[in-house]
Amino acid sequence: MSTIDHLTLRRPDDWHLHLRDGDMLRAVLPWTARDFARAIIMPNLVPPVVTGADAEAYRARILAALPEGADFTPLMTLYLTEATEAEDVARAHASGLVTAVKLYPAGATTNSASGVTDFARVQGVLERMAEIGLPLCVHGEVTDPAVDIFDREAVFIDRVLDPLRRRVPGLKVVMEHITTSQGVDYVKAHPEHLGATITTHHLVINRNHILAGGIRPHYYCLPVAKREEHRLALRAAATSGDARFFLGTDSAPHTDPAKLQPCGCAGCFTAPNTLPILAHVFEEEGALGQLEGFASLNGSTFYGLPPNEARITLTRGAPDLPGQIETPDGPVTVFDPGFVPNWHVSARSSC
Ligand SMILES: NC(=O)N[C@@H](CC(=O)O)C(=O)O
Ligand SMILES: [Zn+2]
Ligand SMILES: [Zn+2]
Repeated sequence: MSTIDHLTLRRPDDWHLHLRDGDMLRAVLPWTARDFARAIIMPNLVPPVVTGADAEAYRARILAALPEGADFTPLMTLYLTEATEAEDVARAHASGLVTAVKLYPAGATTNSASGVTDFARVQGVLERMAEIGLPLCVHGEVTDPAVDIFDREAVFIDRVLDPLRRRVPGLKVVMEHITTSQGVDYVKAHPEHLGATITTHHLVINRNHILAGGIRPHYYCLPVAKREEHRLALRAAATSGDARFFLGTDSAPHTDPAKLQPCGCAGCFTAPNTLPILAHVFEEEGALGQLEGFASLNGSTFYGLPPNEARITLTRGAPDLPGQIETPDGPVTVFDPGFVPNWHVSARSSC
């Protein structure tokens, strides 16, 4: 069988990214900006990015932190709270400032305390979003402490997501960072106005990676990685060519001191090595030909944006990437896939 050694794709986009703020923003942004043309920027800062004015100020801070000559567009989101005003959301959308609104069930994940508890209170905003065609990105886990953490995504689909989509039928929804076969199946069964992002790390790890043979905080993220059968379902979906599945890295940097402690933060930092890992995974699945769709085309189609004209080339051979990056607050460990990727990014062209 002949193998190929070079792969040129349209420049990818990241449809779910945490850039943080301040020193951390300055440390992590260059890693995304070198490989990705655009990214959906998560609004879970402290305090969160709630209003159009907040998003405008955050976008300015991101643009100011970009390295000289970078070609990167942040696509801003608003953090949905029970006090969010439909009018403010509509204005932010009409001006082109905001690409999506983010729903965090209150307490579901990192910095989600201001999220939604009573979904009836956001009905008006969701109806307005459906009218104007503004997508809702959803962190899909229930927060009911009685529900096992490994079941929280599947239960969310039945208890919250499906009823919500029925109450607001025209609303475009992105199920963010799906981790289960139930998530995959729900997308496949509901072709209308529904897509899902899949992270790099959930294509690589299952729950054994976190817990077997010692506890490994760098593999702890939310939603938590599930059984192997779910990882395989995610790999099948990502490499299937089905355009409703697209890349959202959920690259979520935390310093090592914040992760390696008795109550460590959730999140994997995958921005630097996502593309080498994805090429490796897609090749393992015999699906290198689907990588461009997953990483560079399907997301922009879902969001109704044009694909990127610039190209990126991957070449066979291990990448030369750091295991950690330094920030003034401490080092941030780059996600270790447990293998040396067979591919590295060898060229980045502007057209
Ligand atoms: N994925 C994570 O484990 N963490 C994210 C939050 C999120 O995306 O849920 C973070 O902000 O750190
Ligand atoms: Zn999330
Ligand atoms: Zn996230």
